[in-house]
Amino acid sequence: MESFGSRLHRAMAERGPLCVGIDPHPALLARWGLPDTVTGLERFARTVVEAIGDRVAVVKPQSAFFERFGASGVSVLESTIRQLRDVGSLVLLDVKRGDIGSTVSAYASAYLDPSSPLYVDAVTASPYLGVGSLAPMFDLAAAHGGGVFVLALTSNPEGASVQRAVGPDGRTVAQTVIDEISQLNRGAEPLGSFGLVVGATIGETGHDLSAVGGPLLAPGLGAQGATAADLRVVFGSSLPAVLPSYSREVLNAGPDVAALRAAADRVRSDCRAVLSPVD
Ligand SMILES: O=c1ccn([C@@H]2O[C@H](COP(=O)(O)O)[C@@H](O)[C@H]2O)c(=O)[nH]1
Repeated sequence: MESFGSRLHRAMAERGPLCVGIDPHPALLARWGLPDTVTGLERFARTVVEAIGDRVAVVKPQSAFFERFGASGVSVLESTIRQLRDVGSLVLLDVKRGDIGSTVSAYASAYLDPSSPLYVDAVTASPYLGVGSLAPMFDLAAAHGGGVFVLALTSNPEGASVQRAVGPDGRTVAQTVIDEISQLNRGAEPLGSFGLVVGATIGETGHDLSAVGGPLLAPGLGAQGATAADLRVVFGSSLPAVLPSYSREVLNAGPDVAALRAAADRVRSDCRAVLSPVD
């Protein structure tokens, strides 16, 4: 079975280095002329799939915007995941789950077991109960060719007070997360299946990302103020592993399908110019 890291590496080579988020904010539904209801949610998600599902390497539905409609919103999430998989994009579900290990096992079954209705290629996870508590997710992902992206240095300004706190061994919390994920990816080629989330907004990180060996998801581009050029400052020599992620910057172009495609093409080409300038 092909690993997630290998599938992601191929998808980025074939479709370019881009992840687009599906974040149906109430304001976006209104901007698209849709009601703030499950019907509006369903039309929004279906339009994004139609516009970019067959041309973007990774699509990242933000679970919160589906969950806010309860069971029927989660049902739309399930069908959106199916549609995305049908058109060949990798699905990264942004759920930022984390808990004690025995509960993490249930989250792993929900998202990383191929028999689950919410089965996706990869999920985001929170390490603040200890990276080791996420082991059931890492194990199930490895068993079924899935991936896990763990929060390290997030794009929001509030994250630094926790993530840059220094532990008794002199390392920051973030560096501890980075080092543990690097261990999990050791020896994986061409790319490990365990990634990190590092915001494009944070400037020079002051952290060592050189041994990660897995993908680096970079949110914060566009609506949160970071530009493709900032990727160079944040990631330096780790640029080849970066997966830039945009949500509102692309979604603001909707609901016109051609305009959504053009917005995705534009941000991908901005990122390409930074990530692989000689192509
Ligand atoms: O550090 C993080 C981790 C996750 N996110 C998520 O990414 C998108 C960003 O949306 P934009 O519209 O492009 O700002 C959103 O779903 C966040 O929950 C993040 O922003 N930063």
